[in-house]
Amino acid sequence: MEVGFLGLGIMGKAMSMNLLKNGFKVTVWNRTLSKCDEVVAHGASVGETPAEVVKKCNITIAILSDPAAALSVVFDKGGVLDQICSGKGYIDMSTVDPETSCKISEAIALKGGHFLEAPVSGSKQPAETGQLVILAAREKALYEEAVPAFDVLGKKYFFLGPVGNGAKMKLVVNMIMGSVMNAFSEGLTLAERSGLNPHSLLDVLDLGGIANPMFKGKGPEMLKDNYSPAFPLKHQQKDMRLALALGDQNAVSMPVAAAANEAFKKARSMGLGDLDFSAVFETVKLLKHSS
Ligand SMILES: NC(=O)C1=CN([C@@H]2O[C@H](COP(=O)(O)OP(=O)(O)OC[C@H]3O[C@@H](n4cnc5c(N)ncnc54)[C@H](OP(=O)(O)O)[C@@H]3O)[C@@H](O)[C@H]2O)C=CC1
Ligand SMILES: O=CCCC(=O)O
Repeated sequence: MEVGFLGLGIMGKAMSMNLLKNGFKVTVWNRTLSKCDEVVAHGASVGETPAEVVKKCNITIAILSDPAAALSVVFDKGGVLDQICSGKGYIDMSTVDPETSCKISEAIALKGGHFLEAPVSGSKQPAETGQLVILAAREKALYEEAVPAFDVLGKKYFFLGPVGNGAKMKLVVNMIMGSVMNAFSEGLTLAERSGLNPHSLLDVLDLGGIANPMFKGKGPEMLKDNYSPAFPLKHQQKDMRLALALGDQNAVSMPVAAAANEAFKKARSMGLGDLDFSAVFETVKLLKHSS
């Protein structure tokens, strides 16, 4: 099976490498061309524009930073819309708001093409090992056609119905994750400042009802001030912002998420946006130093 792949950031590079390793023919495009080098060394071809990739492949997958990037790759000159047509499918796995997904879906339908939104849960390592959770919505036929690729990329995939439902599910999940990361950062700081060993806190948490892979994986690294990016903080803040907008639209009061969003904004203002989202821990530690 031949697939196109647009966007070779942390996720896109890992996912396209995984497809190559599993026998797929892959044609890639990335705004910054040099980021294609490693996947090309593993057998990928390169398209000069998103349109060129779509022209060559019946299914094209994209995973791009945010709504502006997702729209630009579809609507700009040389974009997906220039070549999408009947018989061709476009699968956007970026985390965006439902409105962005709807705009892309409508434009592709007007050209006779097929669209699936399919954001993913799971980060760099699950992307490398094909353990993502895929949250798809819109066209069931394209979802079924994409199953061989989803089998490689994910450990589980869901079809959630009408366009927008994939984006909504992803934003709800990441809103919870961002809020939990802030509570975790406060807990680690409180443990340390009140005279406990924060490593002991990690051991205790891991044995109880709120044990989870995020505490287990990120906790020891946070205690070493290691924020090597798996999920960049700027993207987590984007997801909090988009989830809060979804809350506005549905009149859902979310004071915990709003406070978490402020902490991620603060972290961005401290220049931490390109680090892992666990670097929000630094905003709590900053308060410690200023007291
Ligand atoms: N990292 C993670 O753990 C996860 C991320 N996600 C989501 O997946 C998406 C990608 O994340 P990730 O790979 O981490 O992000 P990165 O920041 O590593 O990569 C972003 C990608 O988007 C491209 N891009 C940015 N702006 C534009 C633009 N205007 N036009 C064209 N391309 C553009 C970048 O190109 P260039 O190289 O030229 O900058 C790059 O390929 C985001 O929506 C994120 O929220 C979802 C699950 C997990
Ligand atoms: O959107 C990013 C999700 C990161 C994760 O699930 O660990």
